Amino acid sequence: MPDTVAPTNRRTLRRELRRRRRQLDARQQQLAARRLCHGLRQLPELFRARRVALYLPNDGEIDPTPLLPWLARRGANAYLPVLRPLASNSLWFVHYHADTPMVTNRFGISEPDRRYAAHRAHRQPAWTLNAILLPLVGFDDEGQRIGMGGGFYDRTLAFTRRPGPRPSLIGVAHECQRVERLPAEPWDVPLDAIVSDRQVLRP
Ligand SMILES: Nc1nc2c(c(=O)[nH]1)N(C=O)[C@@H](CNc1ccc(C(=O)N[C@@H](CCC(=O)O)C(=O)O)cc1)CN2
Ligand SMILES: Nc1ncnc2c1ncn2[C@@H]1O[C@H](COP(=O)(O)OP(=O)(O)OP(=O)(O)O)[C@@H](O)[C@H]1O
Repeated sequence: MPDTVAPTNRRTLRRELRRRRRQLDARQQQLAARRLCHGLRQLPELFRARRVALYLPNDGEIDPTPLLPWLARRGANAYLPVLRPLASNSLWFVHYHADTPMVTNRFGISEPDRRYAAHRAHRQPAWTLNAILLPLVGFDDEGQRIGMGGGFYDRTLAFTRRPGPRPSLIGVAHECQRVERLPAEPWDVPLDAIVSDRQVLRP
């Protein structure tokens, strides 16, 4: 059973959940990453996907990158989130391959270089992606989620509420980030699945 989190504000909850995942040691992280990727490979959404966005782990996040060789074998392209310039607090998804020039962003996360990302040919509009793996700070059994608090993914993916083509949204996290119940916010974008090192959850 997950620890019960007393009713508290989102900031306190975030701090606690981020602390939990940072406490995992290298061996636990590696095992969790392997289990996560095993779960992800079973998802029909990913099996079919040609264009998949993932992320490079930071702050104890579960590592989705063991999926990269699997995607490459299937001829699928990988994309990474890049902070959009001009403080729009939203994301671009930029092609990630062996030669993508990388820099460290203002949060200390490695991401494709701005100049590379500035070329439209190197980006993929979110609606044309088949699947996006979202890093979660917390989740519950109902499929509610909480992220880093920037609203980057919520803003970027707000269009998925309207009819039209859209990527499958797959939240990923360590099982230790599961809590009893999370408050839903009106802007929270619904996820199609949440995958941890222990389970595949379909809200
Ligand atoms: N690996 C990874 N990449 C990602 C995200 C993510 O959650 N994980 N993002 C998902 O949105 C975007 C970056 N969003 C972030 C939002 C807040 C903080 C953060 O650490 N905030 C600090 C304080 C802010 C500051 O330093 O100015 C903190 O809360 O301690 C980091 C990333 C894009 N790339
Ligand atoms: N579609 C949107 N348009 C405008 N503001 C938004 C939108 N979505 C979220 N926000 C704002 O972003 C802020 C952060 O939202 P929230 O605390 O839900 O972040 P989060 O879900 O943890 O982050 P993320 O989406 O990056 O994982 C909130 O103040 C919210 O008002």
